[in-house]
Amino acid sequence: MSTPAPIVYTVTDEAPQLASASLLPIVRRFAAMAGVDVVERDISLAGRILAVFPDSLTEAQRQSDDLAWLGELVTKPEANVIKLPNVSASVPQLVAAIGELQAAGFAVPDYPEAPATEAEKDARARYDSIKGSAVNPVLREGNSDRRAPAAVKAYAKSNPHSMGTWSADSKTRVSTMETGDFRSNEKSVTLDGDATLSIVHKGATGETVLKDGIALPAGTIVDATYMSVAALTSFLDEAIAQTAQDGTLFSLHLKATMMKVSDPIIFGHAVRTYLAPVFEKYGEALAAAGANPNGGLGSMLDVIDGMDNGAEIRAEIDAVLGQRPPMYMVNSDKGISNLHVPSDVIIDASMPAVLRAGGKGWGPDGAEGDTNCVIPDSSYAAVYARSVDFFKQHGALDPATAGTVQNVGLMAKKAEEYGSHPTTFEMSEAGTVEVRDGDTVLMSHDVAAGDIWRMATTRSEAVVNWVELALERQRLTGYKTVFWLDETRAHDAELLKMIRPQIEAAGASDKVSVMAPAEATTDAFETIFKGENTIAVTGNVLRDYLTDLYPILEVGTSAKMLSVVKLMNGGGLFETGAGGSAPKHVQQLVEQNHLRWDSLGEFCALAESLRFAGESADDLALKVLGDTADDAITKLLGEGKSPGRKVGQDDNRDSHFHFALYWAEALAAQSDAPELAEKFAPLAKALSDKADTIREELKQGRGEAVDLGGYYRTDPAKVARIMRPSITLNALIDG
Ligand SMILES: NC(=O)C1=CN([C@@H]2O[C@H](COP(=O)(O)OP(=O)(O)OC[C@H]3O[C@@H](n4cnc5c(N)ncnc54)[C@H](OP(=O)(O)O)[C@@H]3O)[C@@H](O)[C@H]2O)C=CC1
Ligand SMILES: O=C(O)CCC(=O)C(=O)O
Ligand SMILES: [Mg+2]
Repeated sequence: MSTPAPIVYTVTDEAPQLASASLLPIVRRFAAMAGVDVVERDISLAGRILAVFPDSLTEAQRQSDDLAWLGELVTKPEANVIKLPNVSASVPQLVAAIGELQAAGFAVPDYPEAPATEAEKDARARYDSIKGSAVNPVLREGNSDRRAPAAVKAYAKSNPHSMGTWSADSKTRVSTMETGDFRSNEKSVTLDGDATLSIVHKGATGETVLKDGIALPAGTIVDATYMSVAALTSFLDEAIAQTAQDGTLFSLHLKATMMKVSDPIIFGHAVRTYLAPVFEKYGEALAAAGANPNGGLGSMLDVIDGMDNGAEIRAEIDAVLGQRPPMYMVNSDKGISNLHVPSDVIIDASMPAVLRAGGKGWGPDGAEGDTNCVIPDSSYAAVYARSVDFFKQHGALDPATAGTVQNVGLMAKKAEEYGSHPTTFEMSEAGTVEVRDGDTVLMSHDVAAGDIWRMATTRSEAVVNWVELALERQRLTGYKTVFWLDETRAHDAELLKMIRPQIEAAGASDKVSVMAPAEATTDAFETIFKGENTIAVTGNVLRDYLTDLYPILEVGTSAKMLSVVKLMNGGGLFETGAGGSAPKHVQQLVEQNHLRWDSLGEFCALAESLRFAGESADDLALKVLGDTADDAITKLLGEGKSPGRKVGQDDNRDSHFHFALYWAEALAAQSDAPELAEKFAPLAKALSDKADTIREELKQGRGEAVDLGGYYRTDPAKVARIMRPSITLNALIDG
């Protein structure tokens, strides 16, 4: 037995940050009693902004760069990190967080939309390192293993959540490009030796190096592709016309957070195309005033309202919207449309929501309607198209009888598209883009001005580890295991060349199969409709998409998922669920002092992290601490002590108390680690004896508005008062 490495618990944003204020003291107490430290590291959006601008802050205001610290830690075998969801900031979110910090007296610079001076360029570069999905890719030094814990699946089967009804004549459909997109233009090569690549644009005015010095090891798969802006706009035009013809809602589904360079540009083209007559008339004035469609209609309207002819432009926008098919709404009460904010509609969450709702979205009039789901790039759109087809034919999934789709996802070393933003470029002029290894041209594309070109890489060590993980999960479960790869796609063909010999050498050729995503989707639904289980072994993007899609259909939310990243250098990263940070939950807490966030993802991650600590340090007490946390989860679900959605019901805080109570009781009752049972018996008894008082104290002030002292940077003292209202419980936990 050795001293266990501390468990690192991340402080993030919004609902999970609030939940942590209540849960973390409990976790820290239980862990300390078993001899392991729990330390916090701040990776909130506000914390990350402060960390990169030490020169703008006073000594006392400066904050350590915890993300950089964590980025180092995850490459070491002792890493044991519990990672909660954080805000992957779109520009409007980033601007709001900056404003809040400035108002609180932190002199961080404004976000420069069009940086001109050296200082602005420097600030913009620092903000770009914070924008979008800037946390997960740094921490994910391993591949992904996500599944619904057995207790969660069992609970969902006996307490099935509501599902919308699908009808065979639903007009909901998926529209995607057939040509000119990333999928169609993709080229792919595998490096046969170590290489240092450069990306060069050759245009009428000569050569421009877009990026050089890209050092990659032998065996790396390198993909290059582009989205033709002409093809994109004509596709969008057709999709709008098709929506009008079908009489459905127009909805656009992108991933502007993870794909933080390409997808805001695509989003901007959708705004431009939807409002084409407005841009024809006022395009130059809008650009001069700094109204950027890539940031969404919402931020454009803010700029327009400050323009001299703002009212006239607004009237034109309203007139054009009146001639367009109705838009799918994020919030019809507040008039927030699909095109308002690029990060409001995120495909991994938004498409499952439509599918769960029987193919319905909300229109501007607040009524439900069928929708045309516009997913410009066709690389993965077929997954959703096949889902729609399947439900039209077979009706909605029944959570009471459905089997499960687990996922093993290729993620390490910023694999595939999700690592491509440093090598994604919007073309300023027509020409040829070449990927070169020295003087040798590996791949080239002819591009037009405005096209979005990108290069993505996949390291062979990540691939080998991913295949090992998939085969291990297959061995452990015996489930049907399918690699979702498309032989006819350039990247997948290279990947298949790499993995087939490994699968064969492992003697597993008859244990796994390969299907293109379209066929694999239908096959997975056929499997789970029969009540059977399957493992989807996917690349990075489908990892992200499927680990929301199936959980949302099977168990109602991805927040309850177990999400383990086995770090390649031996450590463990335990993500909580696959869900996000739920801004609506914060709003409800502020208005009604009810936090409906379910910390089940945190509970599951905690159990795994403790078991991992126990195994790494060969420490039985820690393993028992992890196993009993699982017992507490099972009991919590069985007793129906999860948070309710409405004020007056139990909320997040009540569920934490019950988790602590059941955990302490399970520890006191077990006999594998008698010294631990002895230590926890008094706590279990005290929590149980005082349960009524604690429950009453926890309910104080419910229904009343509360003040968190900020949104992105809350006041810890205020948050603690709100999230820990029971002095009796606090005394037991802190004592
Ligand atoms: N891993 C990460 O760090 C991720 C971060 N994000 C970030 O999260 C933010 C919000 O994204 P959004 O699209 O609203 O998606 P979310 O995943 O935060 O939430 C979608 C909905 O799922 C339900 N939900 C999610 N988690 C829980 C939970 N623990 N308990 C109960 N219900 C839950 C809520 O439904 P209801 O409102 O009906 O209760 C919620 O509104 C964005 O800033 C995004 O960038 C998103 C995905 C992953
Ligand atoms: O990092 C992000 O922005 C989102 C991550 C995500 O959606 C996922 O991993 O499922
Ligand atoms: Mg996701």
